[in-house]
This record gives sequence, structure tokens and C-alpha cells, in this order.
Amino acid sequence: MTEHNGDDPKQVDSLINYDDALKYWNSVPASVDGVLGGYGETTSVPKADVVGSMTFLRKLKSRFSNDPDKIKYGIDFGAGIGRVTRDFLHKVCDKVDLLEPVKPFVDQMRVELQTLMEQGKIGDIYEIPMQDWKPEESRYSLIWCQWCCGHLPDPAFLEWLNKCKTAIQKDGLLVIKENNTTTDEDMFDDTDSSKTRSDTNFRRLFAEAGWKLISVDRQKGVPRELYPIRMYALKPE
Ligand SMILES: C[S@@+](CC[C@H](N)C(=O)[O-])C[C@H]1O[C@@H](n2cnc3c(N)ncnc32)[C@H](O)[C@@H]1O
Repeated sequence: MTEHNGDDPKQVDSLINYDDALKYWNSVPASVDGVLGGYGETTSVPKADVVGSMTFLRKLKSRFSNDPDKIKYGIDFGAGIGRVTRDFLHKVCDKVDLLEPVKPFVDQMRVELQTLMEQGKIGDIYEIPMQDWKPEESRYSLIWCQWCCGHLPDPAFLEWLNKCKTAIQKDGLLVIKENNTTTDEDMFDDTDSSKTRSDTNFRRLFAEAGWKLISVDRQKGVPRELYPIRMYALKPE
């Protein structure tokens, strides 16, 4: 893995290439180990991740979608093989849509989520990249985006954040769970042609797109050599 850092987010953005990213993800196994870059089920990462997400959302329970008569619709962005939906999102949503551009992952997702599909808990599966997503007005009470928004340079990420404002219900919640650099600079990763944002840049972009940060937590219980992982809960201003 080669990384390049830069004081200027625009310079790092210019290195991101969507085709290179898809080429990389198409070349890795359609498994938890594959989508988590080698931190699969033999490591503490998948379990700690689910516990961390559940704890974070439980603390926010009173802050979103409290109408018992309304269907809680969620969406899982950059869903990979559907791990996040399978292990967590289906427990906090009535129904979940998934978006994932890599065909072998989508094929495996249909296997991983077969039981949930039979239970009517899976909605639409969009086999497209997130920059091509067309939002439907007020569809979601929970938008979850984990370990994939580094594939978008800042201008495209801002556009996606704007689309989320269209797609979110009035009392809905957007959660972004991502790695952070340990400095104020973004870093390019040429393994999967993505970038890791600094916490500072995330907060700047949320504010610029008109999202209010209502809670943030660090993921615990993951190996020390990993980047810090933060969960950001956001509501439209
Ligand atoms: C690190 S994996 C995370 C998968 C899943 N979120 C999880 O936590 O198990 C990154 C995922 O982002 C997907 N991806 C890559 N480029 C994308 C894009 N432009 N839009 C949406 N997803 C993308 C990859 O195919 C891959 O499934």
C-alpha cells in the first residue's frame, strides 16, 4: 500500500480514479476478509464494528424516527457483500436498500441476505456507484455509509451529501462511519484509489453541505495499527 499525503485536499482528490477503484474491488474475494482488506472473521474487527455501531445508534434512539406507524427504511451505501445489513442494519430498520457497484459482491450479497430477503426485510439493490445514485424524496429514516465515501473526491462527496438531504425523512439520520487520518491532512491510498479524510476535513464538508453533526464516537476494540475509525451522526440543518 502506497500512501501520499497532501496539505491540499484538491491535490489528493485529483489522484482518485473511479475505474482503478472498481478494478481493485473486482479483484478481491467476495468475502468479509475481502471487503475488509484482510481484517475478516479471524480478527476482532467485524464483531467490534457491529457492537460499536449498535452502541452508537442505541444512544441516538430518541433522536430519530420515533413514529411507530412509519416504516423504518434504511440504505446501506458501498455495501460490499451486505455484511453491515446482515449483521446490524436489519436489526434497526424494517427494510433496507443496498447500493454496491461491484457485481461479484452483489451476487454474494444475494446469498448472504437470502433469509432476510425471504422475510421481506430487503428492498432494492442498486448495482451502481454512489456518485450515480438518484435519490427518492424522503424515503429513508436511516442512511448508513461505511468505509466507502473515500472513493469520492470532495466535490462529488458534497454532491452526494446534498442528495442525502433529499432522500432523508424529516426525523431521519445520516451516519457516516469512516477511517480518519491522524493529522489534519487527507491521504491517498493507491491500493483501492481512495482517500482517507482527516476528521477536520469531514467536519468542514458536513458543515458546507448543510448537515449538523449531532454525535460522534470513536470505534473501540480494533487493532492498534488501524487508522482511527469515527462514526458521525448527522441531521439536515
Ligand atoms: C472497504 S469495502 C466496505 C464494504 C462494506 N461497507 C462493509 O463495511 O462491509 C468498500 C466498498 O465500497 C465499494 N465502492 C467502491 N467504489 C464505490 C463507489 N464509487 N460507490 C459506492 N461504493 C463503492 C467497494 O466495491 C466495496 O464494496
